[in-house]
Amino acid sequence: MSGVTGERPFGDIITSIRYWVIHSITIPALFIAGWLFVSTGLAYDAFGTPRPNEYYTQDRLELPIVQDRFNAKQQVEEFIGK
Ligand code: HEM
Repeated sequence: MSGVTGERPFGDIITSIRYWVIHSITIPALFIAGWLFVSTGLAYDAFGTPRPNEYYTQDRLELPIVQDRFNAKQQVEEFIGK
Protein backbone atom coordinates (compact mmCIF):
# COMPACT_ATOMS: atom_id res chain seq x y z
CA MET A 1 0.00 0.00 0.00
CA SER A 2 2.87 2.45 -0.63
CA GLY A 3 1.74 5.96 -1.66
CA VAL A 4 -1.77 5.43 -0.32
CA THR A 5 -2.98 7.56 2.60
CA GLY A 6 -6.29 5.78 3.11
CA GLU A 7 -8.31 9.00 2.57
CA ARG A 8 -11.35 8.98 0.30
CA PRO A 9 -10.16 9.71 -3.27
CA PHE A 10 -11.06 13.14 -4.75
CA GLY A 11 -12.51 11.50 -7.84
CA ASP A 12 -14.93 9.66 -5.62
CA ILE A 13 -15.84 12.77 -3.57
CA ILE A 14 -16.48 15.17 -6.44
CA THR A 15 -18.60 12.68 -8.34
CA SER A 16 -20.83 12.03 -5.32
CA ILE A 17 -24.31 13.53 -4.96
CA ARG A 18 -23.67 14.60 -1.34
CA TYR A 19 -20.61 16.66 -2.36
CA TRP A 20 -22.69 18.56 -4.94
CA VAL A 21 -25.71 19.00 -2.60
CA ILE A 22 -23.30 20.85 -0.27
CA HIS A 23 -21.08 22.60 -2.78
CA SER A 24 -23.70 23.79 -5.26
CA ILE A 25 -24.56 26.17 -2.37
CA THR A 26 -21.15 26.81 -0.78
CA ILE A 27 -19.09 27.45 -3.93
CA PRO A 28 -21.48 30.12 -5.35
CA ALA A 29 -21.88 31.53 -1.79
CA LEU A 30 -18.12 32.02 -1.51
CA PHE A 31 -18.08 33.64 -4.95
CA ILE A 32 -20.90 36.05 -4.01
CA ALA A 33 -19.28 36.81 -0.63
CA GLY A 34 -16.06 37.70 -2.43
CA TRP A 35 -17.95 39.85 -4.91
CA LEU A 36 -19.70 41.75 -2.10
CA PHE A 37 -16.42 42.11 -0.15
CA VAL A 38 -15.02 44.01 -3.12
CA SER A 39 -18.15 45.78 -4.42
CA THR A 40 -19.14 47.23 -1.01
CA GLY A 41 -15.63 48.67 -0.56
CA LEU A 42 -14.98 46.65 2.60
CA ALA A 43 -11.84 45.20 0.98
CA TYR A 44 -10.34 48.70 0.69
CA ASP A 45 -10.88 49.31 4.42
CA ALA A 46 -9.75 45.84 5.47
CA PHE A 47 -6.46 46.02 3.58
CA GLY A 48 -5.91 49.80 3.60
CA THR A 49 -5.78 49.93 -0.21
CA PRO A 50 -6.48 53.39 -1.63
CA ARG A 51 -9.73 53.77 -3.54
CA PRO A 52 -9.24 54.97 -7.15
CA ASN A 53 -9.81 58.62 -6.09
CA GLU A 54 -7.58 58.39 -3.00
CA TYR A 55 -4.15 57.88 -4.55
CA TYR A 56 -3.42 61.61 -4.35
CA THR A 57 -4.78 64.00 -1.71
CA GLN A 58 -4.56 67.78 -1.07
CA ASP A 59 -1.53 67.37 1.19
CA ARG A 60 0.15 64.36 -0.45
CA LEU A 61 0.95 64.57 -4.14
CA GLU A 62 3.15 61.47 -4.26
CA LEU A 63 1.90 57.90 -4.54
CA PRO A 64 1.27 56.26 -1.15
CA ILE A 65 4.01 53.62 -1.44
CA VAL A 66 5.23 51.94 1.74
CA GLN A 67 8.99 52.46 1.93
CA ASP A 68 9.84 51.63 5.53
CA ARG A 69 8.92 48.00 6.05
CA PHE A 70 9.63 48.08 9.80
CA ASN A 71 7.17 50.94 10.28
CA ALA A 72 4.79 49.89 7.50
CA LYS A 73 1.67 50.01 9.69
CA GLN A 74 2.41 53.56 10.82
CA GLN A 75 3.09 54.64 7.22
CA VAL A 76 -0.17 53.11 5.99
CA GLU A 77 -2.05 54.91 8.76
CA GLU A 78 -0.46 58.21 7.71
CA PHE A 79 -1.48 57.54 4.10
CA ILE A 80 -5.10 56.87 5.05
CA GLY A 81 -5.14 59.90 7.33
CA LYS A 82 -5.55 58.16 10.69
C1 HEM B 1 -18.49 27.53 3.57
C2 HEM B 1 -18.10 26.81 2.55
C3 HEM B 1 -17.96 25.32 2.55
C4 HEM B 1 -18.45 24.36 3.41
C5 HEM B 1 -19.30 24.55 4.66
C6 HEM B 1 -17.99 23.08 2.92
C7 HEM B 1 -18.27 21.85 3.50
C8 HEM B 1 -17.74 20.65 3.11
C9 HEM B 1 -18.13 19.34 3.60
C10 HEM B 1 -19.19 19.09 4.68
C11 HEM B 1 -17.38 18.41 2.96
C12 HEM B 1 -17.50 16.90 3.11
C13 HEM B 1 -18.46 16.50 1.97
C14 HEM B 1 -18.73 15.03 1.85
O1 HEM B 1 -18.04 14.23 2.49
O2 HEM B 1 -19.67 14.71 1.08
C15 HEM B 1 -16.50 19.12 2.05
C16 HEM B 1 -15.57 18.52 1.25
C17 HEM B 1 -14.87 19.17 0.25
N1 HEM B 1 -15.01 20.48 -0.16
FE1 HEM B 1 -16.10 21.87 0.80
N2 HEM B 1 -17.23 23.27 1.78
C18 HEM B 1 -17.20 24.62 1.53
C19 HEM B 1 -16.58 25.25 0.46
C20 HEM B 1 -15.80 24.62 -0.48
C21 HEM B 1 -15.19 25.27 -1.64
C22 HEM B 1 -15.35 26.76 -1.99
C23 HEM B 1 -14.48 24.33 -2.30
C24 HEM B 1 -13.64 24.44 -3.55
C25 HEM B 1 -13.99 25.07 -4.62
C26 HEM B 1 -14.62 23.09 -1.58
C27 HEM B 1 -14.03 21.90 -1.90
C28 HEM B 1 -14.16 20.72 -1.22
C29 HEM B 1 -13.44 19.49 -1.50
C30 HEM B 1 -12.38 19.32 -2.60
C31 HEM B 1 -13.88 18.53 -0.58
C32 HEM B 1 -13.37 17.11 -0.41
C33 HEM B 1 -12.27 17.21 0.64
C34 HEM B 1 -11.79 15.90 1.20
O3 HEM B 1 -12.57 15.21 1.84
O4 HEM B 1 -10.60 15.58 1.03
N3 HEM B 1 -15.43 23.31 -0.49
N4 HEM B 1 -16.74 20.49 2.14
